[in-house]
Amino acid sequence: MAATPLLELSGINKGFGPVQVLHDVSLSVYPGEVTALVGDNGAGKSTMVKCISGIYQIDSGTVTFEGNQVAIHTPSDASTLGIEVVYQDLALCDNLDVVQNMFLGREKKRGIVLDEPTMEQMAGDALASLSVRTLKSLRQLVASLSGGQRQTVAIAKAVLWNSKVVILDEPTAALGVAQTAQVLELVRRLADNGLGVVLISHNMNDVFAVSDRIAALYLGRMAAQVKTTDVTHSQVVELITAGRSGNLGLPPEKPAAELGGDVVDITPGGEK
Ligand SMILES: Nc1ncnc2c1ncn2[C@@H]1O[C@H](COP(=O)(O)OP(=O)(O)OP(=O)(O)O)[C@@H](O)[C@H]1O
Repeated sequence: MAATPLLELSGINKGFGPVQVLHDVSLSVYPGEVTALVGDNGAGKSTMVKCISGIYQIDSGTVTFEGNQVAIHTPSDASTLGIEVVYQDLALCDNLDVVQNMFLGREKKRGIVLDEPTMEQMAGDALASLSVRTLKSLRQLVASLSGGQRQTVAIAKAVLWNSKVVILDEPTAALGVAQTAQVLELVRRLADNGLGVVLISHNMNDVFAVSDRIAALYLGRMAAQVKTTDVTHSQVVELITAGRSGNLGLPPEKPAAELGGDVVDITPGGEK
């Protein structure tokens, strides 16, 4: 596993008027790894993702990408860096086919006409690189795809555009068992291809099936970022519901900031 984070957030604060949503939040996303971002409803996951993707601007804190401090003011800043968010509602167009969706807004042209053969080839290559074999045709309308296939297309789009960090917002929320397994395999392959993957999920089975690290937000504070192999289901549930887990086996006198990379903050109420 890589030691240097691809994306690192440090001391991020974000509020809306009098409402402080994110408090001094830090997060490290490593290439080749899946980092699960967990937290109860309202913990601040979406706000954090919107800060990373340039929809919101942070009030304070630093964002480092590939070792350089960056300022992400707009979604286009984020995509220029190589940060892509795949939202649960997917933003795919039902009336367009797979290729058209994957190139939407970034179509390849030869002169004044669309370069269909090149787009089809590139779309096919992106899907093949993820070992996706479930689509009958690249010219199938997205309306005719299953939920899992739609997720696949949305995720492959991120690969097509050479994203380095892909954030997946609840990619299995609307899927059945078999499709969930397929999408989780795809999530794993994204990381195996060297991308840094952030998986937002409420599903502990998914989190434990696919993640290398777990970052738990509690009431807008990062309660812990731990290696998945170092924690149990119930410890993660405690982090989500109480912001701490007394069973994590770390000395309680050690503040999170002093623990370095894999921090676990088990002081009451999280770091201040
Ligand atoms: N634009 C806004 N103005 C004021 N408060 C906001 C705004 N956006 C989010 N919040 C508040 O910030 C907190 C965190 O919300 P956020 O949507 O980030 O949580 P979440 O962890 O993504 O939750 P969920 O799992 O339900 O999607 C909530 O209390 C929410 O009400």
